Amino acid sequence: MGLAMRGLSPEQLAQYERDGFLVLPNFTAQEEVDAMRKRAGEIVDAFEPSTFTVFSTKGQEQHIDRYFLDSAGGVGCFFEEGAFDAEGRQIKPKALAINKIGHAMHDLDPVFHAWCYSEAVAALSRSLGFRRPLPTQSMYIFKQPGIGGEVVPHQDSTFLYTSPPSVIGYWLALEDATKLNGCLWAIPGSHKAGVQRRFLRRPDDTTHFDGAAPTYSDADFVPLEVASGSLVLLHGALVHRSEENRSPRSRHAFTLHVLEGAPGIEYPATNWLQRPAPAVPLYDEPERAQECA
Ligand SMILES: O=C(O)CCC(=O)C(=O)O
Ligand SMILES: [Fe+2]
Repeated sequence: MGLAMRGLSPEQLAQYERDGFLVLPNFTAQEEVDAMRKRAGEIVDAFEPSTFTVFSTKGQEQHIDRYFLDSAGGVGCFFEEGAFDAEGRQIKPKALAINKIGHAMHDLDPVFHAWCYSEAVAALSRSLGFRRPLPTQSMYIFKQPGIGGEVVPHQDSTFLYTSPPSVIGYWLALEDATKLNGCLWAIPGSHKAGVQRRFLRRPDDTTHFDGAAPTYSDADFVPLEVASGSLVLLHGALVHRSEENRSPRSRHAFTLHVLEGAPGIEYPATNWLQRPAPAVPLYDEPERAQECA
């Protein structure tokens, strides 16, 4: 039985608790990685860009982006800003122009569902202490060659808040991620400072941040260079980012965000992501909830 099936060792858990992230090499076999990449290619092929959204975490604009909001319960494709020239003409072929696919492949797509609901992911969730883990959001991130956009420093709990906070990101490298092609960077231990701001959805479906972006020092970030098939666990309060990809090599990754769904954990109506139907838990351990109470 592989490392992933057994869950985390006490040393790995201690490292995760200290740093707020953990790299698990060889979490997923290359055949499964290939199947996910192939499937993403098919989704993009089938995508008819009549309505589209350029995804950027930079903008603070207050507008209703229906395509984005609806992607909470669907499979939507979002363009890279750099795929268009100043006049708005698409200058990259579709397969090299998509920033990401989101946000419900874990529910709707058989290939991504199989990975998200695998025994390996469930075992990992158990050792992280989840009692009723809810796969809530999934994204396929392309980091396209030459134009792959920057992801500015953020905490995932800003976007997927629960009270108390519980989100953990399961970030799977589908290609080798290096400093050259825009790997993740994180500030070790930053998760201990708590959640700094929230991204809120108002009753009229406009969205905004409830505070300014904190400033972080570049020198505090460490690169998380990982090989294809590696999983990176990201604590919801960990400050992380990724740089533009100016290299000729893409950096595909699939990321699943899991929330605690045990009694007493509230998912606010003010989160941008409102699912059309409740998330299906990976497992449900009410008896463990009582033990802990
Ligand atoms: O893949 C990236 O560049 C950023 C991903 C990220 O922020 C996440 O999965 O939470
Ligand atoms: Fe993130």
